[in-house]
This record gives sequence, C-alpha cells and structure tokens, in this order.
Amino acid sequence: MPDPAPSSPPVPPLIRLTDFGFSYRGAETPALESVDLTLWPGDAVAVLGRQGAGTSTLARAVAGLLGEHGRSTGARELRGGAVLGALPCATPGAGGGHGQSGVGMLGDDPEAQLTGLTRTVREEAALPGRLLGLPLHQCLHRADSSLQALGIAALAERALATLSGGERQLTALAGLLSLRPRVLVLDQPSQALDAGARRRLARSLREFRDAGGAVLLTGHQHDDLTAACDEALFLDQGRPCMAGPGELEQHGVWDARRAPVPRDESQPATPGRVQTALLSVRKLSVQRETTRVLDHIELDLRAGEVTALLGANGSGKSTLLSALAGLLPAEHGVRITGPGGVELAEEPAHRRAGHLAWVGQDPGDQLSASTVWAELLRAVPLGTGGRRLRREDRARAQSQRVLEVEKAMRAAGLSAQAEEHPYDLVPAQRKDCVIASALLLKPAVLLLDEPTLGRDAAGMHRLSSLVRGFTTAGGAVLVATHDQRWAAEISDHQLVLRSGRLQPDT
Ligand SMILES: Nc1ncnc2c1ncn2[C@@H]1O[C@H](COP(=O)(O)OP(=O)(O)OP(=O)(O)O)[C@@H](O)[C@H]1O
Repeated sequence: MPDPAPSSPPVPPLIRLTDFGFSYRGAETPALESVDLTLWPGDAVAVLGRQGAGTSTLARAVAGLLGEHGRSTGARELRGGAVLGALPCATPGAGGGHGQSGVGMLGDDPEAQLTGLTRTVREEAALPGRLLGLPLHQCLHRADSSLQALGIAALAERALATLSGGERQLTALAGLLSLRPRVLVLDQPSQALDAGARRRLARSLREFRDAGGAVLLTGHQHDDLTAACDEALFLDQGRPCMAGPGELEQHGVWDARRAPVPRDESQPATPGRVQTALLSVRKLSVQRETTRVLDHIELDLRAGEVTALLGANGSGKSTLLSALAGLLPAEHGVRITGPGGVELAEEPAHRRAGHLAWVGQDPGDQLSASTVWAELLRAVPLGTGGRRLRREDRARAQSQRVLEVEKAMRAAGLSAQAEEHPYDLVPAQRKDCVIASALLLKPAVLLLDEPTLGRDAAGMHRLSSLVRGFTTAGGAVLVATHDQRWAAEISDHQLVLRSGRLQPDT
C-alpha cells in the first residue's frame, strides 16, 4: 500500500518488506526477489501468481517462518522498528504458525492445518491461545467468539475426526482468529469453503481490519476474498509484476469470479456420449453419528458425461462419493448398478475400484509410495496372467506398464516430478498424482472429490483436459466442487445436495 498522506497521523506500518529476497537452501534461483510490501493497520493486500511464483514463500516470509530454510536479503521490519535480515523462525505449526511478532498464518495445505493435539473443535480453536500461555477461560471465550463469527458454533463439541473438509478449514481459521494477531497471513483461505462460509470469513476479516489489523492473502485463484482486498500484487518467478484486471490468467491466476466460458457447441458430440448409464444409484441412505446425511439418493451417471455435485460445506458430498466407492456403509435396500448391469452394492471397496475409481478430498490418504513414479507404477494392473506370466511375456508386460505410467505422468503434468516424494509435491500436484493413479485403473466411472483446490489457471486447464479425455473415451464423471465457474464449464449436469437429497441446480 502507498504511504499515507502527510496529513495522516504518523502510524508506523505493521510490517514492511523492502527489496526483500529469499533463496531456499540448495536452490539455484531465488524464490523471491525485489519484493516491496507494506501493511498498514486496516490494509488487506492480495498477492497472486501461478504455482511456483513464490506466493506461499512470501506468506511465510511475512509470517517469519522462513529463517532456517535458506537465506534472505533486503529487510523485514515489524512494528516497533526491529529490522531483521535473516528471519527468526516463529513457532512453526503443521500447516501454519504464530510468532511472537503478532503475525498469524494459515498455510495452504488443507491436510496439515489441524494440530492433531486436540479432540474437539472448541479445544482446537482454543489451542493457539493456550500455547501462548493465555488463561484457559480467555482462550475458550476467544475460541467461542471465533467459532460464532465463522458460523460453526454448532460444531464446538464435535470431534475433529468427524468434520467435513470445509468444516476443518473453518476450524483452523477459528484457531488463528482467536490468537488476535496484528497481521493475518492466509494462504489460499477460500479453498474448500462454500459461498456462505466465504462471505462470513470476508465479514470477519473486515471486522479484524476495522479493529486495526492487516491482512495478507496469497494464492493462485482470484475469488470473493481476494476481490475484497484494497490492492492486488502479482508475482512472476518470485518478482513483483504489474497486471490489469483482465490479465489474471496471463499471470497464471485462475479467476473463479469470471462468468463461465461457454462451451463450443459447434463441436461434434464426444464419441463416448451415448445414453448408456454406467452407474445407477437407487435408495442410497447413509447415517453418520446421529444424522442421516444421505436420504434415498437416486442418481444416474451416463457415458461421456460429467455431473457436478454442488452443496454447502457439510451437506454430504464427500459422504456420497465415499459411499459409492464402498468406503462407508449404506443403509439396507440400496442398489448401485455399475457398467454392464453389475450389482455393486454388496461388493467391498477393492472390487468396486475396477469400475468406480475414487479420488478423495485428502490426496495424502491415498499415497503410499516413495516416488511419484512408484506410486503410478503400482496403480497399473499387472494384466492377464499377472505374476504367472513367462519371463519374456513378463518383460513385455512390464515395458507396457512403463509406457502407460509415462503417458499418465505426461497427461497429469508430473513428468518432471517422477522421482519426487509425493508428499513433497504441492497439494494440487498431489491430487494430480492420485487422479493419474485412478485413471491407470481404467475405470468406467471417476469419482472426484474437490479436485480444484489450490490450482492455478494451468492446473485448472490440466484438470479439465484430464476429465474431458476420460469422458471422450466413454467414461462418466461425478465431481464434487465449490468452484461454480469450473462446474458450469466442465459439466453436463449440476446437482445440489441439500438436506440429504439431490436436486437439479436451478
Ligand atoms: N467420520 C464422520 N463421522 C461423523 N460425521 C461425519 C464424519 N465425516 C463427516 N461427517 C459429517 O457428515 C456431514 C457430511 O460431511 P461431508 O464431508 O460428506 O460433507 P461435504 O459436503 O463433503 O462438505 P465439504 O464441502 O465441507 O467438504 C457433515 O455434517 C460432517 O460433519
């Protein structure tokens, strides 16, 4: 933000980076260069860029979480005049941290935002204050008002293990707000949130700013929260660059607020698009704890078509996908008829997997090999004869598998990451790895749970081509998402899950 006019009272900035740069240890090129950023009380600044542009590094720099990971240049000043060249590491958390500097940060990895040290939502929201040594009653009071502000007070006594993805994200945000830092750094905070939750978060951030705090939002997507900032800064290969409002996608940023790009209806119908139902679901009801989350769901997925599954946080989208995959017990009476009329309702998950491939919300749950290459290789079926093949046939089958893995890595944009550990990938690439594994199983139906999280424009386009490639080959896709633009662009049908029932989106 520009310095205030001379008539303004001389309030010092809360934080200022001047000609700031940072290089990770062992890296050949700096992750950040020549960054100037000043946050005054009341400011909200969005820093956007494509994946790898340095936005998360900048978030960690502002939060003071980079110190031991490399070398910084330039200056970082905190209110009070401390000028720090190399930054001290503020209490690092799994996905976020809170330093004594009064800067609180929520990281971009939805799988790593809860501490694992508490049992209930209220305990988790109160924990950051307790770690700072605040009295218990004060921590609980702050936790309750943060939960209230974010609209999840009703979840206070819920066990963390029973939360939906969006509910987890809101719980992590509540913990951070309860710290009452002077600067809030949020890396992709809207991911996994429905429109109502985004609005409540925007309101909470407005109140936080009105009380003298400053907000830094970073990420790869432009949405309602980044639009509410006073200023947007773009990073390109670690350097600040200028961009006009119409140039977001040129800078690799996905514009979730843009009107959906209409389909090219002059294109001939995809060859796989015939009216064959690859999956028919009847009377699917699922109870979780005391709530009937799904109530007599009826659904048909047809060859060549994408069905988008919309609905508020906690409405049951993941529950539906998991139940179809056989990972949750359904109530008696359900019929799940797969390709060729095969009845799947009584089949265990591993037998359904050849027909219905499931990509869950947390990709980490589905990754177990030590490299991307090994992860994908193990997904390719051994083929007819399997381990009983003769040696030369086995060698031929093995080279065929290798070719399939290479093709899958290219399609998922993971060729350069073949030897990396899947956990070293950014969350969107981790998801790509699980999607590529799922496609290698050659299923008829692909079940995708929130595949758009954390993606830049290129990641979104790559996802669209994976999905279109699958339906063009005759597959059917059911995809849960909160991204309404992408849903409108990719899908043939949109269904909304409300009160346990599926309704067409109107
Ligand atoms: N393991 C569990 N035990 C009990 N209840 C659960 C469990 N997992 C989820 N729930 C509850 O079931 C309901 C549906 O959750 P689900 O994860 O299916 O919602 P969702 O629509 O996918 O939400 P989101 O958009 O936030 O990911 C929510 O109220 C959630 O809190």
